[in-house]
Amino acid sequence: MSAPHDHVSSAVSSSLSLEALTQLLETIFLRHGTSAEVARVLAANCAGAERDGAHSHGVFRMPGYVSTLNSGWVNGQAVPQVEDVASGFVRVDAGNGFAQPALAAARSLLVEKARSAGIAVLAIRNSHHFAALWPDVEPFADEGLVALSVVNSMTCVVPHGADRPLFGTNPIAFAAPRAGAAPIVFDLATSAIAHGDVQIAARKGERLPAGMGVDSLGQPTQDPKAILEGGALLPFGGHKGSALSMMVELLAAALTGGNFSFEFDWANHPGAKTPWTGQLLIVIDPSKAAGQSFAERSGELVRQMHSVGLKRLPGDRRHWQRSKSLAEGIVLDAQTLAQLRELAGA
Ligand SMILES: NC(=O)C1=CN([C@@H]2O[C@H](COP(=O)(O)OP(=O)(O)OC[C@H]3O[C@@H](n4cnc5c(N)ncnc54)[C@H](OP(=O)(O)O)[C@@H]3O)[C@@H](O)[C@H]2O)C=CC1
Ligand SMILES: O=C(O)C1=NCCCC1
Repeated sequence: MSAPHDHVSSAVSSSLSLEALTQLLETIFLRHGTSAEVARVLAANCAGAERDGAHSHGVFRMPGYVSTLNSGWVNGQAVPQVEDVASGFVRVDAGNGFAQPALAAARSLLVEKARSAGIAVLAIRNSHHFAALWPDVEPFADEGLVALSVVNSMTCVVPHGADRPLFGTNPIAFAAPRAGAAPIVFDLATSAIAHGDVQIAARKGERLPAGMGVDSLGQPTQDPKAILEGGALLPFGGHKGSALSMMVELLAAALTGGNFSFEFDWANHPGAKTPWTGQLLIVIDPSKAAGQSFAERSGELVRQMHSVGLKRLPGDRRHWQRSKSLAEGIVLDAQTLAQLRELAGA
């Protein structure tokens, strides 16, 4: 396979190297008022999502980042305040900035605490998370640590048994090291479908599978526009997903000092799209556990899963797409690339 390259491969799509896409996104963030550090962290995050085929949280989100920054809703220049509060607890006030720079600022202290105490918690508040969650946990597993993260979002999910939306789409991401292979990583919204995927389906004029959401009258619908315009999403798995979503609200908001999904109001900031909430990370050093190496044990679990017929592990699709993107470049359609260049002022 040839090396990544930047060229227009056809009239309708272009192929960019990861570096070129990251640079383009960084230019956009800087042009719309973020600090250099915020631009660096968010561009790497968003380009990484696109590289891995996580389209609902890749470059699709750039117009939303820009309109949010332009609305004054979020502080693109925020400097996170890291507080060392206990042997296993770090708090960060993100200062109404994005959550990823807050995590980056606290990361080394969090790892140091997890390695000395065996477990450490990072509680980020006053923050905006507009991205996929796996980039926040996967790097810990690359370093041999187990990581779990939750973040709440904006009200658009009806709790199981209720009549109206209250919860966010509230994702949970988990990463664990595995001997001789990529870490085990999953990242899932606790709603039946991510809000971003509903927006993408609406844009493409596609119907959704049954059971994802309701219209403004609370009736089941497969029309994404009916969900977006006055309707709502449902939790995945009925009462079980609903309970997990409730847990995310408690851990990401009540435990961090952040807003619940229903507690903020961006109505006075036209163009604002990002939820102003909280995020919790739990990092565990598995070398402190008893018995055989954790990474060997996780490898054994996956071997056994394959032995009973499993073909696809969570993360396999992302890794397949990552390899392809790194070898062949990240493919963007002409309209998307033109839009990004316009946002960059290029
Ligand atoms: N910032 C925020 O507030 C929010 C962000 N999000 C983000 O939206 C993204 C999409 O979420 P969601 O739509 O729930 O994700 P998906 O349902 O697409 O995937 C969830 C997980 O299941 C895995 N998976 C999917 N299909 C299979 C399969 N057939 N067999 C085995 N594993 C499978 C995926 O792995 P793989 O990736 O390899 O396909 C992934 O780890 C997430 O990154 C999430 O963090 C969602 C809500 C709010
Ligand atoms: O796709 C989603 O659901 C969300 N993504 C970013 C933040 C708001 C919810």
